[in-house]
Amino acid sequence: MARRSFQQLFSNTKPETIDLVSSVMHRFSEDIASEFYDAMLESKESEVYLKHALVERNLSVSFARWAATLFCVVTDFDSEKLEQGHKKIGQIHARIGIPMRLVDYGMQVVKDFCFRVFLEHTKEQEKVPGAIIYINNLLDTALSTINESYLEVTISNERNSQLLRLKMASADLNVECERVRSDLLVWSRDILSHILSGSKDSYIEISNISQTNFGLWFNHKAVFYFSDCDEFSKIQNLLVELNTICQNYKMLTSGCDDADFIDFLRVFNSTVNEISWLLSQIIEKNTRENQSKDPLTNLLSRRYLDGILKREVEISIKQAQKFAVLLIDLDNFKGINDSYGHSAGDMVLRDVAALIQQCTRATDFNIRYGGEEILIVLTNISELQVRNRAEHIRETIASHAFVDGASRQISVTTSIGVAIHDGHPDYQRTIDIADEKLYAAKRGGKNKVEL
Ligand SMILES: Nc1nc2c(ncn2[C@@H]2O[C@H](COP(=O)(O)OP(=O)(O)OP(=O)(O)O)[C@@H](O)[C@H]2O)c(=O)[nH]1
Repeated sequence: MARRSFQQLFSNTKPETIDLVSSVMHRFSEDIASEFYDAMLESKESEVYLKHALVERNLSVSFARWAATLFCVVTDFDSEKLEQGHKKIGQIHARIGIPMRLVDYGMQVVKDFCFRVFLEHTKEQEKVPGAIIYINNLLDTALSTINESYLEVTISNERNSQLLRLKMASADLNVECERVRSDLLVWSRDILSHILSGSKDSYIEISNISQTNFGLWFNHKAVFYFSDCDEFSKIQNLLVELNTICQNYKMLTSGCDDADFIDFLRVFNSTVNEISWLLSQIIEKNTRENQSKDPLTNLLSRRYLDGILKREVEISIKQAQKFAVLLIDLDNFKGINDSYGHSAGDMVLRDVAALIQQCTRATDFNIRYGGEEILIVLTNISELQVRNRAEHIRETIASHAFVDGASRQISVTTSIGVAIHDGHPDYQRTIDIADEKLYAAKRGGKNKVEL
């Protein structure tokens, strides 16, 4: 069933009920915030999200603002804004990783408090039932809007982290495929040497491909990984053929002449080679489909940013290590595209990315953030080191000789906005600060670092 929207709630509620609730509740927004935090801070589970002084200060102000906005509905109230505001809250909760049950509990506290306050302060007793139902529905709509967007973000992040896990597994999978491919080739060599040595008994033992490492792997494991790709069913058919070829040869062995042997050799070899080639196609496909890198710059793709920064925030809170975000934007890049062409622009982006890789440590993350924007996460770093590193990157790029296909020199500079994580559980704050600094660097004349 679809969630009730604020718009539906307001149009299905008598205006006088909305007015009555607003007139009573608007005075209590700060009390609602205190009641909420008092209850939440008592809970051990919420401590980790709320103990930071910055969060406490910011949150109680914005919580009171939230309550005031929710209850102060005016006639031309913009319910769409309310809808968007609650979705944003859900997104922030998902980014911070606040468990949904904690939010549900918090809303229950708010609800109980609001009912009590309303009953104590209203004089219009006959309107109480309608008003209580409205308060209940209003808070339920707020909660379901928050939870819906929370789930949207969480599911999409989960999908990406599953992808990342798959990708990690995919590297192992390729190694595994290569291993069984070489098992197949070793097996085919053994078959031929047995035939040539005339040892019939052992030929019977080893000639069944389905009992080899390769055959067992294919039937038990490959079916899970690749059964949806064309190559899989082709290999399946070829394995049946290969078995028949080996069986036929076995029957022939007593009266086998050279022509039969050569014929067998030809078909046997080409079938084994075909299987081996199909397997390499599968490996290539698997590698291509699971690329975690941006194809142009070879930097990490942006979809991993959430997972990386969540982990960094966790480390920073638990181990008191600071991390920094550098937002790097190429200056006047449109001009470079216009003057030297798009492929020269691509080349510049690629070279800038390569220079950045050289200027950062193996423990840092270099991510293609947007078209001509690169985001770097510098892990475990002090303020002085961050400034030096950012300056080093800026200078390295500014002094590099970029040359296009027609040997024309291209002057390239970058502006860099830097933010050091301040302990806030929502990493988006750090990105937003880096973004503000980046714009300050642009406004300040470009080719600059702002921290
Ligand atoms: N060649 C190339 N160009 C890109 C790519 N991604 C984005 N761009 C271009 O980057 C340009 C960015 O232009 P603007 O946002 O105006 O910024 P700018 O010219 O760098 O100006 P400032 O940021 O103010 O210094 C646009 O023209 C985009 O088309 C890419 O992958 N390759």
